[in-house]
Amino acid sequence: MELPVNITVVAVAGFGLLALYHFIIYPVFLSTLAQIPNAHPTTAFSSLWILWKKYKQEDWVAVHQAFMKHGDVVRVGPNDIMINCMKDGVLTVYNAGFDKPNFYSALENYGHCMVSMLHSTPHSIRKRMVSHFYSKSYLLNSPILASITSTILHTRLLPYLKERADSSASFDLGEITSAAAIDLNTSYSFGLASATNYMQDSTAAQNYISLYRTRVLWRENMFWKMELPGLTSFLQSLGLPFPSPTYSTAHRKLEDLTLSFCDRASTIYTSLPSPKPSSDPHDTTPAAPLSHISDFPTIYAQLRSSLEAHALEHSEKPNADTIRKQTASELFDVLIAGFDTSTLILKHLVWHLSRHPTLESRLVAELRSLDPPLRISSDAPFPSAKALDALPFLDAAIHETLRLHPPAPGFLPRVVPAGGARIGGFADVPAGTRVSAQAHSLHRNEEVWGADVEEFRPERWMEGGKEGDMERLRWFWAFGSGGRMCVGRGFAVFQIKYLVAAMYTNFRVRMVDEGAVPDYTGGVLRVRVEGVE
Ligand code: HEM
Repeated sequence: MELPVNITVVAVAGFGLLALYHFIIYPVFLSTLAQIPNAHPTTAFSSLWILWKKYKQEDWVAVHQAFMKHGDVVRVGPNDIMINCMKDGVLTVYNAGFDKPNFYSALENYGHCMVSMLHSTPHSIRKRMVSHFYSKSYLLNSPILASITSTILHTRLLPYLKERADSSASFDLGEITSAAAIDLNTSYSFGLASATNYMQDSTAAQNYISLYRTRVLWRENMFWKMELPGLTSFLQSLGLPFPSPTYSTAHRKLEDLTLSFCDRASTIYTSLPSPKPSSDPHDTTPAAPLSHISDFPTIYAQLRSSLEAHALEHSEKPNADTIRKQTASELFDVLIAGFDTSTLILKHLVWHLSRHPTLESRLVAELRSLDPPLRISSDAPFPSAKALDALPFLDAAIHETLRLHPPAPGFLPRVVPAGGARIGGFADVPAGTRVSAQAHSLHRNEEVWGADVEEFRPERWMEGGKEGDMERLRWFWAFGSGGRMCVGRGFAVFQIKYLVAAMYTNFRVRMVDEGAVPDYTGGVLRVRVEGVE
């Protein structure tokens, strides 16, 4: 009769010892990761420290402090390391194309989109479908995008700013620049006639902003889905409304909205004769029945035709519903990815310029020297994207803002592939380890950026000749690097340059509250504009 008790005791003790070995002894003493310094005394056996920092969105600052204390590689969890070096670091992990972890599955919508694809092969097939149309050379030469930009600036943004200047009324800079950015983004994707007009339709804009903010809420939604997907699925399988049901509703409404833009673009696309326009960036002829080239849905058309061709190449008859959803899936992500990011940069740039009048004057002088300058009158000739892009101080000021305030400052995790890897001087980092760099720290390396890394000093981007340029661009990580680098980076910079040129060529921009600081969560930043001759 004693025997079963003894067996139970032995079994419990056995499991206890196994758990002790698995959760403490192995990760703390035996794993090859044990040689890597711990960011916090608990990180060798627990992820609670980093999860808490992430939950509070303080992770990039905490990890940066750990780099300062322990060097370029730190362990932030039993199976999680962070790196802050190029050789054996960013170049190995990102440029060699390590796959993404489950973390990114939280960004799926109707299905997989580029950003949520974990493996590199399907990802690169999808990315090749659109990357040419977001390349800098294409954007700078596209008559379609030039026409869209000129229309949105001359008929929406500049009249709005003029009205505010005339009435001396203040406004939220983030709200206006977000509306302008989303109008530009959707017009390039779906064509001007099928896109948003959030600059002039504030009800629709508010609706989108509120859906977007609900969807991206970090502590309520995204933290759980990205960092604890297993727990989240388990709680959902128990029927618990977790994360909050408002997330699912907002997400579904955003999906419906994207599909409605796609369907509008589809009407135009299908009515066009073949071959469709837009592949030649110099062709300004609107194809019948387009009344204007700006109505051509560049990204939609490219995605749809590539997805159809891809299905045919694989001897499948393209399924209309699948193609519709796959196209919408990418465009959903493009909308989300490009929404807050450009606005955040514009808000920080305006804030820095308000604190540095000499830099502001230098920027204004440069913008006015543009031939022709971006004047408020729609009769005035519109400056070319090439000419605007060539302005050195504008470019430097935007890059300096992206350096100091990268919209994605923290983790962009990848997974060490089978066979392990050598990372940051540590050999045999085991397969399956999560590894990540962070822009916040790469942008604060004093050997690259100088001792004044925390200063807003655009001039640093104009120093050191070609060699300086190359070194800075290697360490500049606001858009990530390698095959998964931001596909919209050229578009984002294009957009920001035109918005800054429109504002600062024609107006003096002033903060209403000099003490206000832009934040990362869409907080209000009120400004006033005064017209200048
Ligand atoms: C200042 C503005 C922007 C910043 C700082 C930014 C930053 C980033 C970063 C860091 C990534 C890489 C994510 C990773 O490796 O995990 C990324 C990916 C991406 N971004 Fe951006 N982004 C910006 C604007 C845009 C815009 C305007 C668009 C669309 C037009 C866009 C579309 C995308 C897409 C589709 C991806 C996924 C690319 C892939 O998986 O290959 N982004 N972005």
